[in-house]
Amino acid sequence: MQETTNKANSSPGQQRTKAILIANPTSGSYIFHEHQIKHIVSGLKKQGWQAELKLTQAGGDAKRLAREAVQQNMDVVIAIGGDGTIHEVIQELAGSETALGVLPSGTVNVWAREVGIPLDLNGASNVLLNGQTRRIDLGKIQGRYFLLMVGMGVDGEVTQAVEKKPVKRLGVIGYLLVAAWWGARYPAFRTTISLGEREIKANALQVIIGNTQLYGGALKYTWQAKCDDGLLDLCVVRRQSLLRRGAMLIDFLLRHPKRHQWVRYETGETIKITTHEPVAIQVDGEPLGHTSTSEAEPTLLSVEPQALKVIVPATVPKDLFSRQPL
Ligand SMILES: Nc1ncnc2c1ncn2[C@@H]1O[C@H](COP(=O)(O)OP(=O)(O)OP(=O)(O)O)[C@@H](O)[C@H]1O
Repeated sequence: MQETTNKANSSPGQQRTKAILIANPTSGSYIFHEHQIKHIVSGLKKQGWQAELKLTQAGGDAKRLAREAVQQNMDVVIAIGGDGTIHEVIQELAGSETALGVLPSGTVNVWAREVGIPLDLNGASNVLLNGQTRRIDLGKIQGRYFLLMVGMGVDGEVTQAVEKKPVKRLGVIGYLLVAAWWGARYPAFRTTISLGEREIKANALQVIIGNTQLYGGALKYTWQAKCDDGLLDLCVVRRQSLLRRGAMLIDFLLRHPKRHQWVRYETGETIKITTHEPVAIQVDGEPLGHTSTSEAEPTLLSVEPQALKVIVPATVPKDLFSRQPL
């Protein structure tokens, strides 16, 4: 049963839904779907929406356009692109009444896969019209919001290695090649992590802090995360030999219960991290510098409960949400 309808489907006499669609024309599959997207915009208008399509011309444009949309009290900003475009948009939607809608046209589309937004654009536009609106938490690191996760270690290196390199044009295959290279040769790093009173010292291959569960479209490192529980989930992947790294990867790919043996898993509202050497960070799949080596000024992660309104399918994965719809 549909739990909450969007304004466009409300009874006659109610206000029209005001939406801006922000499209990244360089994202994964956009060029193949340009015509279809224009058709969807017309369809939304026929359903009574006030909808305008805007294209980005460079990185950073989606953030600027989202800021303007919030200033204009838009009901919805629809991100047409991948998780990178969503990441830009949420920086401005955070704390506002403007909801995030998604027409996925990125390479991996982790958020869409996570909540069950269909990867075909007609199915996704149906979610905009007939889905439900929820409020979810956002994570924050160094002044940047994140919707999905932050990774430090192997994935941080992979993200930074791929960024602006020709291998990025290979899409998922490019990432997998670089990930295999880094995953096999990456040395562990020493880290100290504080969650309130608890302190963890570890030799880690990777530290993942998740607001949600899905990672890279296939794995789940923070498999107990709920996106509206006011907590971040922490998964510290311990150092392993090359052979055991392979076994660990298989456990994670199969989502086997014994994957727990490879990691330390915790939750917390704030997480402070220092490493002995600077370690590369990625946030929602985008590169973000390196960790702090200073105990006086650790890398700080926090959660902003209920910071973002999102339009998701009428039925969502139960284990991802802990609250009722709006
Ligand atoms: N017009 C543009 N030209 C160049 N880069 C852009 C443009 N618009 C957005 N970007 C940047 O492109 C990057 C990737 O975009 P996006 O995430 O939408 O696609 P993707 O990488 O194919 O998908 P995914 O993140 O799901 O793998 C983002 O960092 C964004 O800032």
